Amino acid sequence: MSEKRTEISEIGEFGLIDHLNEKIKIRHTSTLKGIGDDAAVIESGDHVKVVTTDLLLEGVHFDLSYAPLTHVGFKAVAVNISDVAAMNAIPKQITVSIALSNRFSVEAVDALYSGINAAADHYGVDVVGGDTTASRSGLVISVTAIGEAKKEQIAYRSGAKENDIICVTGDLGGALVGLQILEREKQVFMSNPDMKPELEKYQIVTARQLRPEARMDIIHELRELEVIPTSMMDISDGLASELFHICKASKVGVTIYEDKLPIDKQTYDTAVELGLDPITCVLNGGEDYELLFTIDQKDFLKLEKHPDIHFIGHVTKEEDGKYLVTKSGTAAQLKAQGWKHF
Ligand SMILES: Nc1ncnc2c1ncn2[C@@H]1O[C@H](COP(=O)(O)OP(=O)(O)O)[C@@H](O)[C@H]1O
Ligand SMILES: Cc1ncc(C[n+]2csc(CCOP(=O)(O)OP(=O)(O)O)c2C)c(N)n1
Ligand SMILES: [Mg+2]
Repeated sequence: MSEKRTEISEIGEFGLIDHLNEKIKIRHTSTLKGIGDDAAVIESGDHVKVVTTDLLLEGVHFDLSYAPLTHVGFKAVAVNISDVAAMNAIPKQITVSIALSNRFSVEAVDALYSGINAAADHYGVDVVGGDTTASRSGLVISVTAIGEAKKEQIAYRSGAKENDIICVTGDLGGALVGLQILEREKQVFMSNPDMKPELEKYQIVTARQLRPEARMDIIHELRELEVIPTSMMDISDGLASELFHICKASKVGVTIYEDKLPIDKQTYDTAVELGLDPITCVLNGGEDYELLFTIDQKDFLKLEKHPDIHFIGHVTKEEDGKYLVTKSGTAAQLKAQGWKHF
């Protein structure tokens, strides 16, 4: 009899994490939150620490034929800072681990670290350690970020409640559209190396892909305005997929409105040029690293005039489901079709 074999694709990334979590036991009361949010939350004196880690692999997260090493270094840090921001915490330290194949020189590692150090400077964090090994399959970077907050400031995915307002920062879909442009220009270059890539027209979207920004500016502004989101997460896999996580963790439903979804003009125009539906890019494009959060209605007036926070819908009862109200006024069931690793 052969042993049972289950393909990871049968349960997917989140199914696999849930499966692993079933056998993980929490031993310390200082572990306030383990697996299941943007970062773990650990009690530490009169504050809490948040800890998060994200891995970037050559070929999966970046392609060195168009991503400069310095941008890859910056992005590896920024995506982790984004998870600290998503907890409503302030980042303080990072560790950086790298695996290098013999393709990489000291100068190449210097280029990678110029981006890492620029990000550490930009976000005000100390690089306090890491690990270095050989790799048989290109470049791997793993960053862990540690942040701090007061216990009552932490915003979990699980705190959204009926009638809360759903907010999104910045604009969405740019990173996906930027990736499509970079891939298109790579194909053109591979079929004819004399062709120069035409990228000037697409600077906003390619920058969204290559050098994303974590929205720490918004976290500082929310503190100044004394607003603590009832729930929050960052958008790494796509808005629709992240809304599903908030709904699951908070046991709520959502209604969002197509005409409220934020999209940049260059993202819109480029999506159309590529034959993509701009709204699908906004809902399912990954790697925007904007913040998705919910606020109590009493806080709306404090944020109403903010130029970079968009109110896209409201929280409903779990049994009311997850809906997108289209421009024509029809309610369509929201589908989570974000980035899939498996
Ligand atoms: N292999 C793993 N073992 C333990 N926990 C994991 C593993 N992979 C992911 N997690 C945890 O699962 C949760 C969701 O992870 P992920 O979807 O990657 O979050 P994010 O998009 O915020 O990085 C997080 O709490 C993360 O720490
Ligand atoms: C070469 C290349 N292929 C594909 C992508 C697109 N991509 C890779 S990972 C990802 C989703 C986010 O990464 P993940 O590891 O799931 O981050 P997390 O959700 O854990 O923060 C996307 C959209 C890319 N950026 N570069
Ligand atoms: Mg992750």
